[in-house]
Amino acid sequence: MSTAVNPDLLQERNRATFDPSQLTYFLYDGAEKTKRKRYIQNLAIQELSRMGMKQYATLSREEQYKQALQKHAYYVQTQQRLGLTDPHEKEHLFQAVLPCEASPLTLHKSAFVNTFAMLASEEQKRKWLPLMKEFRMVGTYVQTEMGHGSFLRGLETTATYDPRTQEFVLHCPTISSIKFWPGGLGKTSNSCVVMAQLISNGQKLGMHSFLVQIRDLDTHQPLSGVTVGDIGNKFGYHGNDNGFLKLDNVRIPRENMLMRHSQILPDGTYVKPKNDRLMYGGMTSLRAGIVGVVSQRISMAVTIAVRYSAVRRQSEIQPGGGEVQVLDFQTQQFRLFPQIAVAYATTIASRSISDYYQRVSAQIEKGDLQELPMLHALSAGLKAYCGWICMDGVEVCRLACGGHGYSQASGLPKIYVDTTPACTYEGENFVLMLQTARYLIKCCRKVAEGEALPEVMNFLKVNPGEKSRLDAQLFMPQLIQAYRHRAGRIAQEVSQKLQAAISKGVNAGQAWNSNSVQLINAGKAFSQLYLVQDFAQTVQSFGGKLREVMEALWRLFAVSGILNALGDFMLDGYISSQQAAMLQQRLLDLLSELRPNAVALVDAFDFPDAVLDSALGRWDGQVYEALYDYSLRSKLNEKQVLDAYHKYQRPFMESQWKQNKAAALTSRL
Ligand SMILES: CCCCCCCCCCCCCCCCCCCCCC(=O)SCCNC(=O)CCNC(=O)[C@H](O)C(C)(C)COP(=O)(O)OP(=O)(O)OC[C@H]1O[C@@H](n2cnc3c(N)ncnc32)[C@H](O)[C@@H]1OP(=O)(O)O
Ligand SMILES: Cc1cc2nc3c(=O)[nH]c(=O)nc-3n(C[C@H](O)[C@H](O)[C@H](O)COP(=O)(O)OP(=O)(O)OC[C@H]3O[C@@H](n4cnc5c(N)ncnc54)[C@H](O)[C@@H]3O)c2cc1C
Repeated sequence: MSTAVNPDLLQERNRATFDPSQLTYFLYDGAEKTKRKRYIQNLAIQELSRMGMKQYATLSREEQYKQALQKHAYYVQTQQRLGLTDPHEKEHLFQAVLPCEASPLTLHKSAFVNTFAMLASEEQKRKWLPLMKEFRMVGTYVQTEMGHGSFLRGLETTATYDPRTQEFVLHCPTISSIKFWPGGLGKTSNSCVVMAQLISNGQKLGMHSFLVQIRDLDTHQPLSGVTVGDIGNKFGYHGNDNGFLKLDNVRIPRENMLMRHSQILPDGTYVKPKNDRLMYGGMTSLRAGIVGVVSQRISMAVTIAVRYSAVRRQSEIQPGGGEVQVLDFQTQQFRLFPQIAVAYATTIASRSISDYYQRVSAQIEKGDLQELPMLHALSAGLKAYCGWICMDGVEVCRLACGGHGYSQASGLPKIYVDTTPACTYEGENFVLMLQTARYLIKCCRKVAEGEALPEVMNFLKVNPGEKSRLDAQLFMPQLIQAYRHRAGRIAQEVSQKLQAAISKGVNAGQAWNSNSVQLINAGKAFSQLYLVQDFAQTVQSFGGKLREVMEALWRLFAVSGILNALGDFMLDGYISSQQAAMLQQRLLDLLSELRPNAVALVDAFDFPDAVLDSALGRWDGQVYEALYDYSLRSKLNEKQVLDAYHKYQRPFMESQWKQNKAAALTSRL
């Protein structure tokens, strides 16, 4: 394959008006840390290549599972070998080892060990954490059942305390109570944190967590009373053995209930937690983490699509003027440039929700639960909103690559199937957005009662009849104010509708359901406002040319967000038709303004080729060579004439000839 860089890509890089390495340093916290990221990733890529790892897209499901295990073991061992302690460095390594490739061991640390550490007492941690950290116990987080995932109070698996033996009896009483979906559960885990309904002294005490061993630690055979296995093929996530688990009166010692927040004493007496929802802490941390996961996915997808669009030449703009780069079509820019903006906006939001999560966790550690509701509302809303826009964005990128986007060689199908479950797992997005809306409605009531709100919720103090002062300059404060006004108006309006229905005697549940479409809209508007504000704040920290480019990108994010939900902004006359028409024109201007920097903006993400794993998104732009090479490696090309030709195709062809001969004979008669 040629080693030269495609001349169109080269030219794109030369015409950029800013230095992309400055943006790279922002993303990876400086030049030194970027250097270190590159060192870690290149080392892993080279070593894995020497170990003979195969391209994910060419493997069967069983092979993907095996390779994922092999790679995950390499990931942990390399972490230890390099002495990595910085979570970002671990992430860089993970990205290079398992780029968008589900691993059966992912949940061991992120859900099993983390949830255990969050919910176990100090004594329990002393006993079990070392076993978990040295992978003697390999585990996952087992909550969802066949019949219930969203509505946790509906879980049917029971943990009944038996004071005579000081044990819990874990039992799945019905088919719908069989645990279903947990990652790594089917074949890999020997232990798990199980969520079950606690019963003691005949009293139902709600969902609690239990450490349950399911397989023998040496033979790996399931223990007595345990039926466990893989749930079968899925839309994607093939390298992960998402599993089922049926517990049939399995007994575990009393000390296996995770007792940090609530306890069962030996005689069966229940000690309540300070707040029931502390039990949900593991989910909150993953939701915050998922914002980072999906932002990475869209960043990868848009890197592939933009680079490919710079290399791909097809059709003319001027008749006879020669074929142009497809990136020069306004429609291509209209599809892709907002995705670059989404990539940066969600990356920035992922950092701030992660920081906020760390801050509130530290407060919770000290017993201060004041910010827990806000953390829940924000992490749920951002997980859902960023999940949606990143999933949609990845598909836009795939479609923008035409036919080749449909090939696994593009890397885009792999990214898509790895992004879309983020809208379902860790809380179905609509269900989570309704949780955010619940918090908004509570805050609206506080406004009505003249109570103080957290600073970030002050947008709920809406000024009815306010008109936007937006003009063609697209000043930051006016754009932000548009989002504040829209989020506040929608939340206040739906809050009033709820109040009105309730005062007419409609019960609260019915009133909620009848307004839930608008409640979702309120949650989305709030989450979008958060992204717009957060992105704006970051952009203001840049200087020089970089600031100019990032401000244009931010404006594109803000303007396309308004145009995509124009009804929301115009319904109460806040934005006029003239302003809407102005925004439509300014969006097109912004596309032209960003055009020279499109490739530099995606290059700044600094993804190595092996991470993108894409014939279309290669740094050197040699896409046709890579596509051809990929096709030559198709398993169907291993033999010139396949057995299936002799077995099915040829007999079928011959049967058709015979039929035609017979038909010709009868027509002659
Ligand atoms: C970066 C950060 C730090 C890093 C840390 C390190 C992490 C590493 C990160 C790395 C990333 C790697 C990613 C790998 C990929 C992932 C792989 C896939 C994993 C997939 C795993 C799964 O898929 S695992 C199953 C998830 N399954 C759900 O997600 C069920 C949804 N369903 C519910 O979650 C409840 O069912 C639902 C609806 C709330 C109602 O719950 P419910 O009925 O009890 O509650 P109600 O609605 O009645 O509400 C009653 C009051 O509870 C309040 N509240 C509710 N939740 C709360 C909460 N969490 N915190 C506080 N407060 C809460 C609420 O706000 C109300 O408050 P109030 O009364 O004051 O208004
Ligand atoms: C890839 C993958 C990995 C997973 N990993 C794990 C894991 O490791 N551990 C684990 O325990 N689970 C896991 N899950 C399960 C996952 O957490 C649940 O599937 C998820 O929480 C959604 O729940 P559900 O399947 O019950 O959806 P449902 O609630 O049945 O959703 C169906 C529809 O009903 C709607 N709906 C439900 N309730 C409401 C409501 N109150 N208001 C409005 N609409 C509603 C939803 O919006 C959705 O449109 C995983 C799932 C996937 C796909």
